[in-house]
Amino acid sequence: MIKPIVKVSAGIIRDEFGQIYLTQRLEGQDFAQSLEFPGGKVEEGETPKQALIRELEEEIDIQVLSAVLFEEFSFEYPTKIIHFYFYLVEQWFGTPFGREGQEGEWIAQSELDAGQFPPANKRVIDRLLLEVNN
Ligand SMILES: Nc1nc2c([nH]c(=O)n2[C@@H]2O[C@H](COP(=O)(O)OP(=O)(O)OP(=O)(O)O)[C@@H](O)[C@H]2O)c(=O)[nH]1
Ligand SMILES: [Mg+2]
Repeated sequence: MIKPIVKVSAGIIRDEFGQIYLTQRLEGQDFAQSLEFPGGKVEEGETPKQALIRELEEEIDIQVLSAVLFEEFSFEYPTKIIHFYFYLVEQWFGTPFGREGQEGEWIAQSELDAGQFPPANKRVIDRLLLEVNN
């Protein structure tokens, strides 16, 4: 079987207290109820950064003012391969909230737990934990 390759951009939104804004995936989505970094699929004709800016506006109502690529990698799921672009976002305008009905919460970077996220996120969570525990 040839698996489709999907590009996904997501934001690690971190405030001045070292807390990160996470949302909970909705019922009906894959990995429902697990935590995620807000974001979504890169559309035709968009750059990954444009997709990030659009998704964060649509999903959590913020305007990204700066985004720095933190990790880019491919992860193979049973039915698809996702090529991820995770951006660190430390400057934005507005107050994030789950605009599509998702729960959202601020969590200290040191309290992140890879077990609460889809498996692809482990690499990013491990790096974020290493950053604060050293
Ligand atoms: N946003 C986001 N997606 C993730 C993360 N980790 C991870 O495996 N994914 C996967 O990336 C894929 C795309 O994300 P998505 O469902 O948010 O896409 P989207 O916002 O465009 O939604 P839509 O397809 O309902 O329009 C999903 O299969 C999701 O499970 C993450 O941290 N954030
Ligand atoms: Mg999404």
